[in-house]
Amino acid sequence: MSMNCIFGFSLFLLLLVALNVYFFYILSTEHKPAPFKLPIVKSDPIPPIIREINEYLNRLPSQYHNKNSKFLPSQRDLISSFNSSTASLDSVWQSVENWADEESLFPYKNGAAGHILQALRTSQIALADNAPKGTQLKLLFLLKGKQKVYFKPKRYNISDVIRGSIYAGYDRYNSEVFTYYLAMILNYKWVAPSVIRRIRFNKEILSHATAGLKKTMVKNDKGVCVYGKCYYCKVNETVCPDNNGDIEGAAILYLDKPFKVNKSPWRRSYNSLKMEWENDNDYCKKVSSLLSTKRILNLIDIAIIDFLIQNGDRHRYEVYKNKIILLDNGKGLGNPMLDELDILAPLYQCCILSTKTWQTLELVSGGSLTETIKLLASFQGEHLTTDDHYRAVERRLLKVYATVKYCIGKHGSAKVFKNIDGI
Ligand SMILES: Nc1ncnc2c1ncn2[C@@H]1O[C@H](COP(=O)(O)OP(=O)(O)OP(=O)(O)O)[C@@H](O)[C@H]1O
Ligand SMILES: [Mn+2]
Repeated sequence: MSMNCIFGFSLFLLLLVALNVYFFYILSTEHKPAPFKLPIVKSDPIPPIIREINEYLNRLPSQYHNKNSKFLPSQRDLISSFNSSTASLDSVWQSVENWADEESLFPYKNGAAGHILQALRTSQIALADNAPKGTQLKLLFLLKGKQKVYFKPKRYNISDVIRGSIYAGYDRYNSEVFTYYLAMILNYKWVAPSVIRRIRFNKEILSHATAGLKKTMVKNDKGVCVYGKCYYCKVNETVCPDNNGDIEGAAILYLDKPFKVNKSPWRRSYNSLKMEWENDNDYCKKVSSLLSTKRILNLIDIAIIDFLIQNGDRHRYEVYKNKIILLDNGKGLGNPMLDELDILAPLYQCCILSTKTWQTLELVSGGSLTETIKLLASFQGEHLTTDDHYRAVERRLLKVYATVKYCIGKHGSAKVFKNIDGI
């Protein structure tokens, strides 16, 4: 082979290698798939504060999972308040009317709580009228003896699960009653007594109905039904008697005294816009510049009760004798699978708690709440809710403990616990 041939062949080989390199380069660049862009999923990340509270929940000491024997004396007192024999109706309503006390909204000691519930449940209805205040259908009864009562009728079966927003659906009558017992057990005595009552529709309501109430009744295939008078009341959203001709609901003692109504600083927007408290974890500073520590501690006590029942609809609060009174507790017990932690925002944003409240919370651990609510309700023959809801309340109680532990971890007990008289 001549030198020319060898040179030519080498050139050819070189060209071949160069072409190969070029093709490999092309393959590895031009045909490389474009980087995969993740779709933008609109979901709220778990806020760090909630993640931290969950860590405390996982490390909660065993005492919070177990019963506390120190609760027994309080449980005994509750039993003697609620397990009482019949009293004369006149004396019950008189004690209610004359009640002027700085310790509780209504009498409860020595059987008084049981007497009031029984009177609420059994007193004859003298007059039935619409109660037009508010968004939900409810009636106002005047009982024999002149006692006024709110009646929130049953809209769901107790096993129905309410989905959607935290404030979705109609009021739950059993939530009103459940909250009364819960608050009393948690030593929150500024609550209106409430009991489940079955009423014969024709005999007890229709025959004592005002002309105004009769105007909000319609006859349909289920007989005479009520649609009532309220902001959301609609002719086609009626409450009808059941197959026995009864209507069931919560009979709630009416507080016929002047009280003040305030907007809650932690109220929701009821639309897709976020409220200031939802965006600003320093929001409590702002509230502290407007409200006293005592009022904030009071709002925190209410938030704990609301969290346990999952009432996310406390848009306003009523104040009587400088204390928040628990009225309108019908938006609890909606979904036992849900623990909307932001109902506890007043607690985890302010990180303060009344010492008394903490001491009571520590007493009711490990199932005592469930046990005591069931027991007290049994004195009126009530079956208030499903075991799923009871389990949910106990689970949420653990989250309340964890939130307090989170606050202690962040600020120390001395800053968290407050001793202020009169709450
Ligand atoms: N037990 C009670 N005694 C006296 N007033 C009460 C009682 N419960 C509620 N109220 C008052 O009656 C009004 C309506 O009651 P409630 O809040 O239970 O109704 P609602 O239909 O749930 O209203 P909203 O939809 O605004 O929450 C409120 O202004 C409240 O202050
Ligand atoms: Mn309401």
